[in-house]
Amino acid sequence: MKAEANPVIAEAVIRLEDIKRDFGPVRALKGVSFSLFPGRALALVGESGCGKTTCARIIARLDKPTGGRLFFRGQELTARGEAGAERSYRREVQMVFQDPFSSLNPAFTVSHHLARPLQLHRQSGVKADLAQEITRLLASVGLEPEVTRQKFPHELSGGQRQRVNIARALAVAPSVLVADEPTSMLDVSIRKDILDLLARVKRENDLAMLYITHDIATAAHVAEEIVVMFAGQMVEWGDTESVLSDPRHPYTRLLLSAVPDGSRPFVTGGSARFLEQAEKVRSLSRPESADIEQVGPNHFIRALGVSNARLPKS
Ligand SMILES: Nc1ncnc2c1ncn2[C@@H]1O[C@H](COP(=O)(O)OP(=O)(O)OP(=O)(O)O)[C@@H](O)[C@H]1O
Repeated sequence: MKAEANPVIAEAVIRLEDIKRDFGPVRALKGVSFSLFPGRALALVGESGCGKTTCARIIARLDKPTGGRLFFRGQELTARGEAGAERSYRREVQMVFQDPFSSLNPAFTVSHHLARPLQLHRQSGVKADLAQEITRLLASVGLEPEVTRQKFPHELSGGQRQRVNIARALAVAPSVLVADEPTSMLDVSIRKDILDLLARVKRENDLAMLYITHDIATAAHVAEEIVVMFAGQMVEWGDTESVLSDPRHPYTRLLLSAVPDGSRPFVTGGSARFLEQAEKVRSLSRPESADIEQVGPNHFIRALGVSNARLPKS
């Protein structure tokens, strides 16, 4: 994402520059570039296998790119950083995972899950009463502190567990939150509540957020910017409002055309005609292309290298 396209925003917290990741012959990321800014979220959208989780893992330093550069507050992160800097980076960048059931230890209470990261954070200088901090954190994610603190994970609903996971991520006062499909395993009825919570904690904590989803319809709930990915490439990106209201790439249009109610995964179902058209769009979007076209103040698409006449109508 080009910072200069929006001069009011602050310096990027995270910047990916032409990130590539190969797994043997599989080219999972073919040159991905975007930035995350404080108090703003970027939605990374695409179907299964397009490279979303690989991006998240590279940002969290759980995986190393095979090419390109990763920056934190303007400093390039090298393949093997100094141990102290690595630890501090891992505190700055927190993740919320898809599965709220497996990410909490069934043997420990909610208090225990929050106390540990809070204690670690206090070592880095913040002094406050631990019980008070747990109360504050639970309240900040919409959980009743007195009722919730002594509960074990199995006594909580999926949505409550995901709130605990978000509280745990916030406990170390990160500057970056990566939420990888945070609602896809939750009941449809509570997904919007969790997205609203993510949008609120982003604002209140000035977080630079990466919101990963296969569901393009949810991007606008959380994210000011969007990157649509297909087969390891960014195909359309920019202001969420601009991309969703005026999608220019056929693949983005395909995703939007398959969103009947915002809850059905677009990769399944659909009429035979739709599936045939979807395959056509995918095969047109697959070839690598370095041609980028600016179609709005902060709105870009990757050129297909074919005439529009060959594109299926959406
Ligand atoms: N450790 C690995 N070894 C081999 N291939 C991998 C590995 N991790 C990812 N891949 C491949 O890289 C590509 C991108 O995977 P990735 O998990 O990033 O996609 P995704 O968009 O997050 O999909 P999903 O939504 O299903 O998690 C896929 O083709 C996947 O099979």
